[in-house]
Amino acid sequence: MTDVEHMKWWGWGVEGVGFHHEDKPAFAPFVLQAVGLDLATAQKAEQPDFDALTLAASAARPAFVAALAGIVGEDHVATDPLERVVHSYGKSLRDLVRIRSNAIARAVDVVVYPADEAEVQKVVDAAVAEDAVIIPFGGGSNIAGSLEPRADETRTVLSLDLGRLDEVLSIDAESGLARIQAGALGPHLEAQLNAQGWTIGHFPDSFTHSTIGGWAATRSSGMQSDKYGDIAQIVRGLRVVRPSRDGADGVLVIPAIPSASTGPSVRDMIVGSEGRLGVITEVTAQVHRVAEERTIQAYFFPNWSAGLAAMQAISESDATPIITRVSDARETGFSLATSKQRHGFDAFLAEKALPGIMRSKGWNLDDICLSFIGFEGGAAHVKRQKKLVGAIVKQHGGMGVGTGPGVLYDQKKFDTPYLRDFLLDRGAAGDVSETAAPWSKLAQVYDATIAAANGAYAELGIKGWIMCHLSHSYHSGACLYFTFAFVFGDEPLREYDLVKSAIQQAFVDNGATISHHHGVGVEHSPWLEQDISREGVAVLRGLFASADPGENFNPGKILPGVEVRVEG
Ligand SMILES: Cc1cc2nc3c(=O)[nH]c(=O)nc-3n(C[C@H](O)[C@H](O)[C@H](O)COP(=O)(O)OP(=O)(O)OC[C@H]3O[C@@H](n4cnc5c(N)ncnc54)[C@H](O)[C@@H]3O)c2cc1C
Repeated sequence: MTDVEHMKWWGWGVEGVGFHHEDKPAFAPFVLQAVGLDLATAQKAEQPDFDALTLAASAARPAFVAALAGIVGEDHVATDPLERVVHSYGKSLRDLVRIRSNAIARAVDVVVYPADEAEVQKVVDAAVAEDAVIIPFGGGSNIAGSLEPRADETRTVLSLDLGRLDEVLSIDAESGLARIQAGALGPHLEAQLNAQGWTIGHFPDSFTHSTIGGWAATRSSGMQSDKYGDIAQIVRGLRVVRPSRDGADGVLVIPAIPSASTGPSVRDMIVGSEGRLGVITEVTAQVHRVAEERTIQAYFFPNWSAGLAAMQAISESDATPIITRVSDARETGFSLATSKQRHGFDAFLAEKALPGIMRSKGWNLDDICLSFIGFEGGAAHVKRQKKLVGAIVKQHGGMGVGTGPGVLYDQKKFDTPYLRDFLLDRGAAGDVSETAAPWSKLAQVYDATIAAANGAYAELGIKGWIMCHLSHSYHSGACLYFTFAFVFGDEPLREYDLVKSAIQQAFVDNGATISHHHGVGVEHSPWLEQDISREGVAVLRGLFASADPGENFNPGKILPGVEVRVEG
């Protein structure tokens, strides 16, 4: 069998790794207060039993499977239940709830692992000749429902896993451009770049289990985007396999030019296309020399509006941090509650000295907001940046607390996703919705979104939680990232839909986008028209219809029309 590894079928990450709270004494009281879940008595669900899943037989014709095996080799074609299930979903809360409750509407029929672009071309051509559906698969980490086949799909559905295309092919050191195969997972490609002194500078929270092809296909953004850019800026060149035509291969090539005036950008059409325009096999990415120094400083602000104003002032200043992030008071409370037990002087500082200083400044400790600002570069550059930012923080009433919390943030940044499985195991939802808006609208978007979520909780008659941070700053605005949680009642997905829909609607009603970096898939498509206008959707519809007249490439994604929400 192929040696491409995947996340566990029922949750995030790898088997045997999970979130634990026993060493975090403030966590259980926090959860009790936030959503009314008592971790001391909550029953932990058993790990779901794969054999109990009901899965329709693969609809792939044996002759088609044999033809695919003829292209990629028998070891690299799979129709077994585990492979089919793993490739049929991403990791949205809806995906995890359904898979844990044996609600698989339509699984893919066959999974194929080509070794190189030539094999991808042959698989695509064979699939189009079969009138099959092709769904490219990267790491399977998306949370927008971008991978699942349409429930009513009658054609054979093929998942094209890019996992064997995982090499950094070459680096143009003069230009800082690296040719990277689309299926390379974050850690693997970063290790290959680091070995030659380079970094991609793109670190989404899902970094460990997502691929560069998936990042490009979903218009991803990483936590260091303030300096290195979103994936849309990082992707310079592309190779995309489409069906062969007129006896020639169907490879769409976008050369890695820094900027070009060649009509509407085809590169930008591919970036964010979620598999609808073809299979990305290679990305030429802008890469950077690994910085001499890296530091993440922590600051506190007396309240959210001071934190927001400071982030805006930093974005307008000469400072060029890699990360600007500030949590609202609730998320600050959450971060403090997930800190490990402190001892000795450390405990004195965190629990007595620091709160004492804040009180002496007249701060209300329930309002304080934690901020992380990161710097990279040569020593003199980092020193100057810290000074510039330090002055802005001070002007906005904030205070620096050194690098200690920043070091912890850096260490645990990829662990947070495991918390969602921990909550699901105990009958509770934990999920996210993120958006972006101009600076002038951010406070309004924030207030309206919190009110919308609380309104949904009131309608459900439950105690729910919502918290937020600002991250990914731009000249004209920033991203707001909301995390919400509540204990499920009798109808988990209906309850989830009510809360999630209220949040998404608040975004568009207040001049914000339906997604800054999670893509559209089927989860966000109901709001696309309200976001990019009816004519914007018409242009997209025309693009997909002409580029893929047979609807072979991941049909149903991005455009409104495929309803996944449970009407309640
Ligand atoms: C806990 C958690 C945290 C997350 N944090 C972030 C974050 O910080 N930033 C962020 O941007 N996203 C984040 N995400 C979302 C997700 O990781 C991204 O959408 C990611 O870019 C998906 O990459 P992937 O390789 O897993 O793609 P997949 O999930 O496998 O696929 C996503 C979509 O892209 C298409 N696709 C994949 N590869 C290709 C290809 N080679 N050619 C054409 N189409 C392709 C698929 O068909 C599908 O439509 C998070 C998700 C989770 C669950």
